[in-house]
Amino acid sequence: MASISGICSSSPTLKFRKQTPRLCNLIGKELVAFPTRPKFPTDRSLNLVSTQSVARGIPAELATSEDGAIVKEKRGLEKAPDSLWKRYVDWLYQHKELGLYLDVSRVGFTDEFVQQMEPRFQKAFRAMEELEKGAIANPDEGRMVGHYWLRDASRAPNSFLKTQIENTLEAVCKFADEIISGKIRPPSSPEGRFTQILSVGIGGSALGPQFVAEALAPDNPPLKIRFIDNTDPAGIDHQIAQLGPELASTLVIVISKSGGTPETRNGLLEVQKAFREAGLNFPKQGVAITQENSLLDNTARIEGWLARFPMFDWVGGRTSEMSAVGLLPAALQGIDIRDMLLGAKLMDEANRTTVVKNNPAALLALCWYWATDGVGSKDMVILPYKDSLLLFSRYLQQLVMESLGKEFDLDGNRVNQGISVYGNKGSTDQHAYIQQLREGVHNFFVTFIDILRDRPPGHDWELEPGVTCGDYLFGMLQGTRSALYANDRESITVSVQEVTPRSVGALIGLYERAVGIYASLININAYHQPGVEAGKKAAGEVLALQKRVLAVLNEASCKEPVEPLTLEEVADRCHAPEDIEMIYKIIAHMAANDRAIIAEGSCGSPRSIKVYLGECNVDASYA
Ligand SMILES: O=P(O)(O)OC[C@H]1O[C@](O)(CO)[C@@H](O)[C@@H]1O
Repeated sequence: MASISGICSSSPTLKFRKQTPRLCNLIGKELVAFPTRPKFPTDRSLNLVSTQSVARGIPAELATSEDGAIVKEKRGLEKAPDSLWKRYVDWLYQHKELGLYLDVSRVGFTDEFVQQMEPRFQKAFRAMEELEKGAIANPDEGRMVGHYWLRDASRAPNSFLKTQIENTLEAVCKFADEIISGKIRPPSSPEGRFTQILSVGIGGSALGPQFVAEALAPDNPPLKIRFIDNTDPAGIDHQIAQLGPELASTLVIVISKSGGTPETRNGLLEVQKAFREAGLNFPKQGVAITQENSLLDNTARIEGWLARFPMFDWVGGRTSEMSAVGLLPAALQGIDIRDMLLGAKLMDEANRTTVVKNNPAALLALCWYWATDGVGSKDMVILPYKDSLLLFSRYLQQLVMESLGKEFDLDGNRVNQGISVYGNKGSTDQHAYIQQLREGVHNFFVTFIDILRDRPPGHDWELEPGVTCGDYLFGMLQGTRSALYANDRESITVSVQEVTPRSVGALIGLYERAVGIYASLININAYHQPGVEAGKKAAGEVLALQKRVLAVLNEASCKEPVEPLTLEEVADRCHAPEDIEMIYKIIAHMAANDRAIIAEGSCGSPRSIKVYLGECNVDASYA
């Protein structure tokens, strides 16, 4: 007899029997196959008909409206320098106060297309206005959508919400000041003050804080930040090990809107265990940011954690950076959160104009619609030419894809919408995948984020006559933009003077609004995420199945003599014969993790395996 883990580790060529391809979800049940996308993207009202002229290498698409009139024609992009310069000047958007520019000249939309889209934009603007007034903009969940109020509380639909926003901001600032100044101290740290933050959260409860920390934290912040954003035990161990003795001076901020996300709960339990083992008093170092009366809120209250901050029902996770979720970690790192809020507020004001050309978020949405035919036919590649903005694309990935990636539109039609987002930073990515962007499959459009100032004043020097290091970065951006355009690859460029709290707030505000407007253009609910719920449910079912497997194996292992079971027998006794593959994986996973599973046979031949537990536990309850 040998344990499965033994067999597997000595059998690096573990192979699975070839099976008829079948779509399976985590619990082995058949998934409903996605309807295949029409070969050429079609849009309900525009009826796009692609006539890609492959031979000439020029994308040319015709579209007809429902009455058959051609409304959109996409041909090779304008190349004549004087016409391009005119287009650049005509369409350049500038926000003077923010020092932000938006150049959409390298996206090939036509005047006719803009005209055709005008009614949809006016509808989107009305929808945004209603949303800001407190309409139930998330119909599925019956919720208001109020992240815009967070940076301008006077816009909240009633005085109760206004006060709630203002009080929370005050409380965040006060708490951060008291932590940084050492007024609030960790109980048993030789340092005498908090030095580290360990943020535990996932998705929208991590991505904004991660992006902002990377973008804005000073070189020597008052508190350094680390993140646990997964239920990967090795990843969690790594973060805790990196803290070492500084665990005693670590402020643990647990962030979860729902207060019940499994990954976050697991992260918390692991951190609490580390505190116990180090003889530390967790509640004196724990902070919760969550909805009132959530499981997390109640736990924090009952256990007497150091502080609790509210997460509002009307703020979605992916738009929560300007709530306590983003503000508290940022303030603790010495980032000027009021300036970040101001940047977003100024951007929101600009985005309230109903003239598309003067509305930067609408311009982005217009470009997205043009570039992706309003059906996500091209990916959004985000390329900031600044190291500190590395995580912007990751942040936008959730904001855009969780908001727009929907199966059904608001009228219940199956649309399978979305836009894929990826990217890291330039010019680094130039030496990775830009080759494919320039010459390979044409399935994307680029957004360059251009930061005009290279480094703080007084530090620049010429590394060769007349040329600085930053000039190279500038040259790489401009060169890539030109080279892509020369090959009919469209791009948008967003420029800001510097990476500051204000410009980062403005960028967040810009994309939040662009997503809202675009969602309205394509008639989907941007504020729910039913697909994620399905994944969470399926994961829960796998864990429930694991408990049944353990109960069955335990019963057989408590017999005298022990009764080894085949996988078929385990599946039958679990009343889940259709889940046999998942049962095999559960057993193999437990065996790989020293869970007292013993098996005869070979891992590579699942049918040959007989399995039982190394020890019987007569009192075991796997409920
Ligand atoms: O803040 P919570 O409730 O823990 O949720 C975390 C994330 O999980 C999701 O609900 C689904 O991924 C996101 O929308 C959210 O940001």
